[in-house]
Amino acid sequence: MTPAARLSAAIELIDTIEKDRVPAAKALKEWGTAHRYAGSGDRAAIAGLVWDVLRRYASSAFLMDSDTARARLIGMLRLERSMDTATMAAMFDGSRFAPEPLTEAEEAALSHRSLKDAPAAIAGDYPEWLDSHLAKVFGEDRAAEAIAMASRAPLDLRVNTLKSNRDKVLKALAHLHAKPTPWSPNGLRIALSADARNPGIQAEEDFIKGAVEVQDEGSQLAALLTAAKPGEQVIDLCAGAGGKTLALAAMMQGKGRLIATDSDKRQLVPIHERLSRAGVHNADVRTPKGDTDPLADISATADLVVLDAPCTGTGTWRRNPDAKWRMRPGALEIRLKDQAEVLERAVPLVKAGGRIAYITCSVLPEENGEQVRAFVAKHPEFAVVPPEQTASVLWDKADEFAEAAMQSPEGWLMTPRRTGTDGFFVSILRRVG
Ligand SMILES: C[S@@+](CC[C@H](N)C(=O)[O-])C[C@H]1O[C@@H](n2cnc3c(N)ncnc32)[C@H](O)[C@@H]1O
Repeated sequence: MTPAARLSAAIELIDTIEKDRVPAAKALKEWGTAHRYAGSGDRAAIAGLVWDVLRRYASSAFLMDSDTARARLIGMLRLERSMDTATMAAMFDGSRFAPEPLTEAEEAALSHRSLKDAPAAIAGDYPEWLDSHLAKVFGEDRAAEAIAMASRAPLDLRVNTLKSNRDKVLKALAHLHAKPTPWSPNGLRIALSADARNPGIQAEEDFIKGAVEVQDEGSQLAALLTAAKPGEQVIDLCAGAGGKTLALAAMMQGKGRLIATDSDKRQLVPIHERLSRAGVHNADVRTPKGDTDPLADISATADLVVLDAPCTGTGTWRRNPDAKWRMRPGALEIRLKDQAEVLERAVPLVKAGGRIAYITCSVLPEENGEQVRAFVAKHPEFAVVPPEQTASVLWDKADEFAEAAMQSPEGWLMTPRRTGTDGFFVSILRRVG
């Protein structure tokens, strides 16, 4: 397919996603099945175009003063890919399979319109109903924060120190141009190009042997900020597929006891294979059976309970731009209840002097600081550990991290704009009574 034909395919797909209200991933898969002649390069390029339009869904329409699929694609090419009008016109030439030539109105919009007067929700490409929520945490910076939350994310990896070290893996992945991440001592980063093609990390020997895992640097830092130590009893209560569990296991260096569970047994399925690949021998995965509590035998013995709480995932919008447009206020209400519930579940497990690490991958204050404030008001036996103390686990990076991340009395908030990571909130609560 020519680059122009890929543009036509992307316009068709955006139209389908809008009109049939189907998730983008499903529409892309169905398009691939119906167009078997398209090669993998074409598919990746078309997917890249569609995802980038979703990143710039509101601002592209504002720029072009039109909300058609075609206008959004043209607006995205300018805003996200900085394409000049002449380059665009060369592809929009009306030839077979290419989109129709640019109209006068389109050329005028590209020349004269800008996002200068756009409201924050449009400039930052987020649903209008979230404006007051984002204003509460970011104030006048909300458009700038949201633009970074809409931008393409790199692929981050965590070196598994149970099996290797960063220098060795860096050498083994030199052909993928992996670079150390700025904060995590075990992080590696691979920049991804616009064609949405992933570099096939799962086929690398180091991945197969468990020396490296895919994990955003924000998630790595969230695990580090829990300060899990060798010899401790650590419970990962919302373990899911085990992203945090694996990082905690490496921090514990195979010493102590790591218990991983989740209320949804299906979420736990991948954890077994991942733990075995990573060479973790001190983890006990507890799959729930019916209504029986898989942690019934544990009473006030945990040094640390990690709550990687269910949340709206606003911090991961850059990895899933479709999700933010599909998010509804009701989803936030449900998550707030779930979070209060997991916090309650942690209480009887923690020993005196032990701690809860409350983590979300959301930037919304209701899920973060407000949730923690409500918890400590109800449970005076817990106190927030001052964030400046918790950052000391980052050693030589602690001061720089404290400058970059947002600090509140309840904890740390990382954001794509500030720390170059997904958005993550981390609060450490110690049992003081
Ligand atoms: C953010 S995800 C966990 C991601 C995982 N820790 C990782 O790093 O890959 C949140 C998890 O919390 C689980 N969950 C929701 N409510 C829960 C509850 N009341 N108790 C335990 N787990 C719960 C969900 O099933 C989901 O797997």
